Amino acid sequence: MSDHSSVALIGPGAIGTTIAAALHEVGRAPLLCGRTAHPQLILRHDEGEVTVPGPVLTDPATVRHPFDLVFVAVKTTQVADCAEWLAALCDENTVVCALQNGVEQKTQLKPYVNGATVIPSVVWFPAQREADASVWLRAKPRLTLPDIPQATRITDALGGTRCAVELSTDFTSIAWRKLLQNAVAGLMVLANRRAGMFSRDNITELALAYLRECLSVARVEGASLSDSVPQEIVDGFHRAPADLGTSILADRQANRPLEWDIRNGVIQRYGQKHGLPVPISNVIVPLLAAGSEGPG
Ligand SMILES: NC(=O)C1=CN([C@@H]2O[C@H](COP(=O)(O)OP(=O)(O)OC[C@H]3O[C@@H](n4cnc5c(N)ncnc54)[C@H](OP(=O)(O)O)[C@@H]3O)[C@@H](O)[C@H]2O)C=CC1
Ligand SMILES: CC(C)(CO)C(=O)C(=O)O
Repeated sequence: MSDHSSVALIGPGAIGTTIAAALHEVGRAPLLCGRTAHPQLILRHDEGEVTVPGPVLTDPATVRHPFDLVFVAVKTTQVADCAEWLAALCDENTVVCALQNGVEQKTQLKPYVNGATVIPSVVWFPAQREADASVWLRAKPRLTLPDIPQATRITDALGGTRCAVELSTDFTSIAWRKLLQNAVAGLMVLANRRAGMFSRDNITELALAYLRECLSVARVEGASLSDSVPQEIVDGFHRAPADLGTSILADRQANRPLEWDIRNGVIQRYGQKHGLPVPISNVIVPLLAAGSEGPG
């Protein structure tokens, strides 16, 4: 990346702080754009901690020019609220890297980015915001990006950082595989439990049945995923620390809106569009939506 490339990050939460810290450690600290002002960001990891000097800016009017690369790490439920940041930071020469779950980031961000190129990513690592606003990084940071020429701006920025980046020529399949993992993690919200709950035999059975439903939707949407994927995902939860949560559970426990639509609703929506039976989604999705917002 040229020394003059400018990098901004919107949403310095669990994932945003991890990426900001990775960039800061190699002298490429991004402009920090947030909702809540913080003097600095703190990332705790297995070997220690990284402090990213602030401030976290909270007024989009302070941005004077578009940036070359903009990481977006707000929840997908918060994209519309970032419209002013995106308008100020993006033009048609900008690359926007969505550090968000789901398979719909391009569609969701496009209306806000002034013709910039939106590149989705698969974010593989768990990170938790702690009560003191520091972030606990619980695995080695790793992203997958589509193998397209514009992704170079992202791989250059993150090259040599603690965040590994892989490129995939079949990004659709990778993104859907991650979506399946996120969809079944939604069961943690309904049980109000962390990964340890998957050690119950009946939860394993429910998870496998739901994952098979998700897999059939993924395949008609163009993902090339084998029959063994549901078992592999459940095995992953069996191996995970019993206290490992998921970002949607953290949101539920903090009484924040949930990303239920992009993680679970999407399976139901696409399944119905293709005329596929989605009986488990038809139970899970209304419950997650009701847990997110509305009366009661
Ligand atoms: N956490 C994880 O382990 C993983 C998360 N993901 C995905 O990554 C994405 C980000 O998740 P995560 O990091 O957990 O989310 P967080 O809630 O931890 O962080 C979101 C950040 O965005 C900020 N924000 C909210 N609204 C605005 C706004 N209008 N303008 C600027 N900043 C704003 C929040 O500020 P405030 O401090 O005020 O809330 C917060 O700093 C999600 O799509 C999630 O599904 C993917 C893989 C793993
Ligand atoms: C932890 C992880 C990687 C898998 O569920 C995730 O995507 C999340 O918490 O949102």
